[in-house]
Amino acid sequence: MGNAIEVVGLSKRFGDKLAVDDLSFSVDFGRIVGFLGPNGAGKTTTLRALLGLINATDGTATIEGRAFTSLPEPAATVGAVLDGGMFHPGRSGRNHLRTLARASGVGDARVDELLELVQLKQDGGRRTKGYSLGMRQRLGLAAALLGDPRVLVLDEPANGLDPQGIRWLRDFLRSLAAEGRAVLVSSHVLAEVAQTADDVVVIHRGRSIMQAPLDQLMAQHAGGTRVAGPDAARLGELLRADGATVREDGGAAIVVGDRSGEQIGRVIAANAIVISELSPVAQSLEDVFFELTGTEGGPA
Ligand SMILES: Nc1ncnc2c1ncn2[C@@H]1O[C@H](COP(=O)(O)OP(=O)(O)OP(=O)(O)O)[C@@H](O)[C@H]1O
Repeated sequence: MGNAIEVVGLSKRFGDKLAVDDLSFSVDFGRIVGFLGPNGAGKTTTLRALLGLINATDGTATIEGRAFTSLPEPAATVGAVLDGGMFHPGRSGRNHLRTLARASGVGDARVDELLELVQLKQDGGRRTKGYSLGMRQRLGLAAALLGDPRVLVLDEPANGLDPQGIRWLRDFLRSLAAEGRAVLVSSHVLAEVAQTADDVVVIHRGRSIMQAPLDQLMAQHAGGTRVAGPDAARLGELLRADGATVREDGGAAIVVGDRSGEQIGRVIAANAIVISELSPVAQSLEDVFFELTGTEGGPA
Protein backbone atom coordinates (compact mmCIF):
# COMPACT_ATOMS: atom_id res chain seq x y z
CA MET A 1 0.00 0.00 0.00
CA GLY A 2 2.97 2.31 0.61
CA ASN A 3 2.68 5.67 2.26
CA ALA A 4 -0.70 6.98 3.26
CA ILE A 5 0.08 10.31 1.61
CA GLU A 6 2.91 11.06 -0.77
CA VAL A 7 3.54 14.47 -2.28
CA VAL A 8 6.36 14.57 -4.80
CA GLY A 9 7.66 17.69 -6.52
CA LEU A 10 4.24 19.33 -6.31
CA SER A 11 3.86 22.78 -7.85
CA LYS A 12 0.76 24.88 -8.45
CA ARG A 13 0.74 28.13 -10.35
CA PHE A 14 -2.14 30.62 -10.36
CA GLY A 15 -1.32 33.08 -13.16
CA ASP A 16 2.08 34.45 -12.29
CA LYS A 17 1.77 33.34 -8.64
CA LEU A 18 3.59 30.12 -7.75
CA ALA A 19 1.46 29.09 -4.74
CA VAL A 20 3.22 25.73 -4.25
CA ASP A 21 6.79 25.29 -5.41
CA ASP A 22 8.35 21.82 -5.82
CA LEU A 23 6.96 20.49 -2.54
CA SER A 24 7.62 16.94 -1.34
CA PHE A 25 6.64 15.15 1.87
CA SER A 26 4.96 11.97 3.01
CA VAL A 27 2.68 10.81 5.81
CA ASP A 28 2.80 7.28 7.23
CA PHE A 29 -0.07 5.35 8.77
CA GLY A 30 -0.39 5.83 12.51
CA ARG A 31 1.22 9.27 12.40
CA ILE A 32 -0.10 12.79 12.84
CA VAL A 33 1.73 15.23 10.61
CA GLY A 34 1.39 18.94 11.30
CA PHE A 35 1.42 20.87 8.03
CA LEU A 36 2.54 24.29 9.11
CA GLY A 37 3.09 27.64 7.54
CA PRO A 38 2.01 31.25 7.83
CA ASN A 39 -1.14 32.48 6.08
CA GLY A 40 -0.74 32.24 2.33
CA ALA A 41 2.13 29.73 2.54
CA GLY A 42 0.34 27.28 0.21
CA LYS A 43 -1.16 24.80 2.66
CA THR A 44 -4.75 24.86 1.40
CA THR A 45 -3.57 24.75 -2.21
CA THR A 46 -1.53 21.61 -1.44
CA LEU A 47 -4.48 19.94 0.31
CA ARG A 48 -6.81 20.84 -2.56
CA ALA A 49 -4.39 19.27 -5.04
CA LEU A 50 -4.15 16.17 -2.84
CA LEU A 51 -7.95 15.87 -2.80
CA GLY A 52 -8.31 16.30 -6.55
CA LEU A 53 -10.08 19.67 -6.25
CA ILE A 54 -7.48 21.43 -8.40
CA ASN A 55 -4.98 20.14 -10.94
CA ALA A 56 -1.30 20.40 -10.08
CA THR A 57 0.89 22.38 -12.45
CA ASP A 58 3.65 19.85 -11.86
CA GLY A 59 4.42 16.86 -9.62
CA THR A 60 2.09 14.41 -7.91
CA ALA A 61 0.06 14.16 -4.71
CA THR A 62 -1.23 10.66 -3.97
CA ILE A 63 -3.20 8.83 -1.30
CA GLU A 64 -2.31 5.16 -0.82
CA GLY A 65 -0.33 5.42 -4.04
CA ARG A 66 -3.11 6.81 -6.25
CA ALA A 67 -4.40 10.20 -7.29
CA PHE A 68 -7.64 10.95 -5.39
CA THR A 69 -9.65 10.85 -8.63
CA SER A 70 -8.58 7.25 -9.31
CA LEU A 71 -9.16 5.84 -5.81
CA PRO A 72 -11.41 2.77 -6.06
CA GLU A 73 -13.13 3.49 -2.72
CA PRO A 74 -12.58 7.17 -1.94
CA ALA A 75 -14.84 7.37 1.15
CA ALA A 76 -13.17 4.35 2.77
CA THR A 77 -9.74 5.68 1.91
CA VAL A 78 -9.69 9.37 2.79
CA GLY A 79 -11.85 11.80 4.74
CA ALA A 80 -11.28 15.52 4.61
CA VAL A 81 -12.44 18.75 6.20
CA LEU A 82 -11.68 21.88 4.21
CA ASP A 83 -13.17 25.29 5.09
CA GLY A 84 -14.55 23.83 8.32
CA GLY A 85 -17.07 21.78 6.31
CA MET A 86 -20.08 23.12 4.42
CA PHE A 87 -23.56 22.74 5.86
CA HIS A 88 -27.09 23.54 4.81
CA PRO A 89 -28.05 25.93 7.65
CA GLY A 90 -31.67 24.77 7.89
CA ARG A 91 -30.80 21.08 8.15
CA SER A 92 -30.03 19.31 11.41
CA GLY A 93 -26.59 17.88 12.04
CA ARG A 94 -28.03 14.37 11.93
CA ASN A 95 -29.82 14.94 8.60
CA HIS A 96 -26.69 16.50 7.14
CA LEU A 97 -24.74 13.35 7.99
CA ARG A 98 -27.55 11.08 6.77
CA THR A 99 -27.60 12.81 3.39
CA LEU A 100 -23.85 12.40 3.03
CA ALA A 101 -24.03 8.82 4.31
CA ARG A 102 -26.58 7.85 1.66
CA ALA A 103 -24.48 9.39 -1.07
CA SER A 104 -21.57 7.17 -0.11
CA GLY A 105 -23.56 4.03 0.69
CA VAL A 106 -23.13 4.26 4.47
CA GLY A 107 -25.95 3.21 6.82
CA ASP A 108 -27.77 5.44 9.35
CA ALA A 109 -26.31 3.43 12.27
CA ARG A 110 -22.90 4.84 11.41
CA VAL A 111 -24.35 8.37 11.59
CA ASP A 112 -25.51 7.84 15.17
CA GLU A 113 -22.20 6.25 16.09
CA LEU A 114 -20.33 9.27 14.74
CA LEU A 115 -22.62 11.82 16.42
CA GLU A 116 -21.77 10.10 19.68
CA LEU A 117 -18.05 9.99 18.86
CA VAL A 118 -17.84 13.76 18.22
CA GLN A 119 -20.10 14.49 21.20
CA LEU A 120 -23.02 15.82 19.15
CA LYS A 121 -25.56 13.19 20.13
CA GLN A 122 -27.61 15.65 22.20
CA ASP A 123 -27.56 18.30 19.48
CA GLY A 124 -27.89 16.04 16.43
CA GLY A 125 -31.54 17.10 15.94
CA ARG A 126 -30.82 20.84 15.99
CA ARG A 127 -30.38 22.92 12.86
CA THR A 128 -26.73 23.56 12.07
CA LYS A 129 -27.33 27.32 11.85
CA GLY A 130 -27.59 27.30 15.65
CA TYR A 131 -24.29 25.43 16.05
CA SER A 132 -21.23 27.02 17.60
CA LEU A 133 -18.01 27.02 15.60
CA GLY A 134 -16.71 24.14 17.69
CA MET A 135 -19.87 22.10 17.00
CA ARG A 136 -19.50 22.78 13.28
CA GLN A 137 -15.90 21.64 13.34
CA ARG A 138 -16.96 18.44 15.11
CA LEU A 139 -19.77 17.87 12.61
CA GLY A 140 -17.23 18.33 9.80
CA LEU A 141 -15.01 15.72 11.43
CA ALA A 142 -17.94 13.31 11.73
CA ALA A 143 -18.68 13.80 8.01
CA ALA A 144 -15.04 13.11 7.16
CA LEU A 145 -15.17 9.87 9.15
CA LEU A 146 -18.39 8.50 7.61
CA GLY A 147 -16.65 5.99 5.37
CA ASP A 148 -14.24 4.94 8.17
CA PRO A 149 -11.26 6.23 6.15
CA ARG A 150 -7.65 5.25 6.78
CA VAL A 151 -6.39 8.73 5.92
CA LEU A 152 -7.62 12.08 7.26
CA VAL A 153 -6.86 15.48 5.79
CA LEU A 154 -7.89 18.44 7.94
CA ASP A 155 -7.38 22.07 6.98
CA GLU A 156 -7.10 24.30 10.05
CA PRO A 157 -9.48 22.18 12.17
CA ALA A 158 -8.63 24.14 15.31
CA ASN A 159 -9.61 27.51 13.80
CA GLY A 160 -11.87 29.36 16.19
CA LEU A 161 -11.87 26.64 18.86
CA ASP A 162 -11.54 27.56 22.51
CA PRO A 163 -8.77 25.90 24.58
CA GLN A 164 -11.16 23.17 25.70
CA GLY A 165 -12.15 22.47 22.09
CA ILE A 166 -8.49 22.33 21.07
CA ARG A 167 -7.79 19.85 23.83
CA TRP A 168 -10.72 17.71 22.70
CA LEU A 169 -9.47 17.83 19.09
CA ARG A 170 -5.95 16.89 20.15
CA ASP A 171 -7.16 13.80 22.05
CA PHE A 172 -9.50 12.90 19.21
CA LEU A 173 -6.76 13.06 16.56
CA ARG A 174 -4.45 11.06 18.85
CA SER A 175 -7.06 8.32 19.16
CA LEU A 176 -7.50 8.21 15.36
CA ALA A 177 -3.74 7.85 14.86
CA ALA A 178 -3.60 5.19 17.58
CA GLU A 179 -6.06 3.18 15.47
CA GLY A 180 -3.46 3.24 12.70
CA ARG A 181 -4.90 6.08 10.62
CA ALA A 182 -2.75 8.72 9.00
CA VAL A 183 -3.66 12.31 9.88
CA LEU A 184 -2.46 15.37 8.00
CA VAL A 185 -3.49 18.54 9.81
CA SER A 186 -2.68 22.05 8.66
CA SER A 187 -2.30 25.05 10.91
CA HIS A 188 -0.78 28.51 10.99
CA VAL A 189 -0.83 28.46 14.80
CA LEU A 190 1.97 26.23 15.98
CA ALA A 191 0.76 25.94 19.55
CA GLU A 192 -2.29 24.08 18.24
CA VAL A 193 -0.22 21.21 16.90
CA ALA A 194 2.67 21.44 19.35
CA GLN A 195 1.31 18.67 21.55
CA THR A 196 -0.44 16.72 18.83
CA ALA A 197 1.84 16.12 15.86
CA ASP A 198 4.47 13.39 15.60
CA ASP A 199 6.11 15.06 12.63
CA VAL A 200 5.99 18.52 11.15
CA VAL A 201 6.30 19.83 7.61
CA VAL A 202 6.93 23.57 7.64
CA ILE A 203 6.30 25.47 4.42
CA HIS A 204 6.82 29.09 3.53
CA ARG A 205 6.01 30.74 0.20
CA GLY A 206 5.08 27.36 -1.25
CA ARG A 207 8.41 25.73 -0.43
CA SER A 208 9.27 23.21 2.26
CA ILE A 209 11.72 24.65 4.74
CA MET A 210 11.71 21.91 7.37
CA GLN A 211 10.44 18.34 7.70
CA ALA A 212 11.24 16.44 10.84
CA PRO A 213 9.86 14.66 13.87
CA LEU A 214 8.58 17.32 16.24
CA ASP A 215 11.12 16.39 18.95
CA GLN A 216 13.98 16.79 16.50
CA LEU A 217 12.72 20.19 15.40
CA MET A 218 12.57 21.31 19.03
CA ALA A 219 16.02 19.87 19.82
CA GLN A 220 17.62 21.53 16.79
CA HIS A 221 16.13 24.84 17.78
CA ALA A 222 16.75 24.54 21.47
CA GLY A 223 16.66 27.84 23.26
CA GLY A 224 20.09 27.53 24.94
CA THR A 225 21.15 26.89 28.52
CA ARG A 226 20.33 29.11 31.47
CA VAL A 227 22.91 29.34 34.21
CA ALA A 228 22.22 31.15 37.47
CA GLY A 229 24.35 31.76 40.53
CA PRO A 230 26.75 34.22 42.18
CA ASP A 231 29.47 33.72 39.53
CA ALA A 232 27.15 33.79 36.49
CA ALA A 233 28.59 37.08 35.19
CA ARG A 234 32.16 35.78 35.39
CA LEU A 235 31.13 32.55 33.62
CA GLY A 236 29.50 34.70 30.93
CA GLU A 237 32.74 36.59 30.37
CA LEU A 238 34.76 33.38 30.08
CA LEU A 239 32.30 31.86 27.62
CA ARG A 240 32.13 35.05 25.57
CA ALA A 241 35.92 35.14 25.38
CA ASP A 242 35.68 31.58 24.02
CA GLY A 243 33.30 32.73 21.25
CA ALA A 244 29.94 31.62 22.76
CA THR A 245 26.83 33.78 22.52
CA VAL A 246 25.79 34.87 25.97
CA ARG A 247 23.01 37.14 27.12
CA GLU A 248 22.10 38.42 30.56
CA ASP A 249 18.88 37.02 32.01
CA GLY A 250 17.80 39.15 34.92
CA GLY A 251 20.03 39.59 37.98
CA ALA A 252 22.47 36.74 38.49
CA ALA A 253 21.71 34.60 35.43
CA ILE A 254 22.86 34.19 31.85
CA VAL A 255 21.59 32.27 28.82
CA VAL A 256 24.27 30.59 26.72
CA GLY A 257 23.29 30.02 23.10
CA ASP A 258 25.71 27.67 21.45
CA ARG A 259 27.37 25.44 24.05
CA SER A 260 26.04 22.14 25.43
CA GLY A 261 25.40 21.77 29.16
CA GLU A 262 28.48 19.58 29.38
CA GLN A 263 30.72 22.16 27.67
CA ILE A 264 29.50 24.81 30.07
CA GLY A 265 30.04 22.40 32.98
CA ARG A 266 33.68 21.96 31.99
CA VAL A 267 34.29 25.73 32.03
CA ILE A 268 32.57 25.88 35.43
CA ALA A 269 34.80 23.09 36.83
CA ALA A 270 38.03 24.42 35.33
CA ASN A 271 37.46 27.87 36.84
CA ALA A 272 36.02 26.85 40.21
CA ILE A 273 32.84 28.76 39.46
CA VAL A 274 29.88 28.53 41.84
CA ILE A 275 26.43 28.17 40.29
CA SER A 276 23.01 27.45 41.71
CA GLU A 277 21.22 26.31 38.56
CA LEU A 278 21.94 25.03 35.05
CA SER A 279 18.95 24.17 32.86
CA PRO A 280 17.97 23.97 29.20
CA VAL A 281 15.68 26.79 28.01
CA ALA A 282 12.61 25.46 26.22
CA GLN A 283 11.92 27.48 23.13
CA SER A 284 8.30 27.70 22.11
CA LEU A 285 7.27 26.39 18.72
CA GLU A 286 6.20 29.93 17.87
CA ASP A 287 9.82 31.05 18.30
CA VAL A 288 11.08 28.15 16.18
CA PHE A 289 8.59 29.03 13.50
CA PHE A 290 9.70 32.65 13.55
CA GLU A 291 13.31 31.55 13.30
CA LEU A 292 12.55 29.28 10.34
CA THR A 293 10.29 31.58 8.36
CA GLY A 294 11.05 35.03 9.65
CA THR A 295 7.26 35.37 10.02
CA GLU A 296 5.01 35.52 13.04
CA GLY A 297 2.77 32.47 13.39
CA GLY A 298 -0.38 34.44 14.20
CA PRO A 299 -3.14 35.55 11.85
CA ALA A 300 -2.09 37.78 8.96
N1 LIG B 1 -7.58 30.24 -6.82
C1 LIG B 1 -6.52 31.05 -6.62
N2 LIG B 1 -6.20 32.01 -7.51
C2 LIG B 1 -5.13 32.81 -7.33
N3 LIG B 1 -4.30 32.74 -6.26
C3 LIG B 1 -4.57 31.81 -5.34
C4 LIG B 1 -5.68 30.91 -5.46
N4 LIG B 1 -5.68 30.09 -4.37
C5 LIG B 1 -4.63 30.46 -3.61
N5 LIG B 1 -3.96 31.48 -4.19
C6 LIG B 1 -2.75 32.14 -3.67
O1 LIG B 1 -1.79 31.13 -3.42
C7 LIG B 1 -1.07 31.40 -2.19
C8 LIG B 1 -1.22 30.23 -1.26
O2 LIG B 1 -2.54 30.20 -0.77
P1 LIG B 1 -3.08 29.07 0.20
O3 LIG B 1 -4.53 29.35 0.47
O4 LIG B 1 -2.74 27.74 -0.32
O5 LIG B 1 -2.23 29.36 1.51
P2 LIG B 1 -2.44 28.81 2.97
O6 LIG B 1 -1.10 28.43 3.44
O7 LIG B 1 -3.50 27.79 2.99
O8 LIG B 1 -2.89 30.08 3.74
P3 LIG B 1 -4.21 30.32 4.62
O9 LIG B 1 -3.88 29.78 5.96
O10 LIG B 1 -4.33 31.80 4.59
O11 LIG B 1 -5.34 29.62 3.91
C9 LIG B 1 -1.63 32.70 -1.66
O12 LIG B 1 -0.79 33.75 -2.07
C10 LIG B 1 -2.98 32.79 -2.33
O13 LIG B 1 -3.36 34.13 -2.47
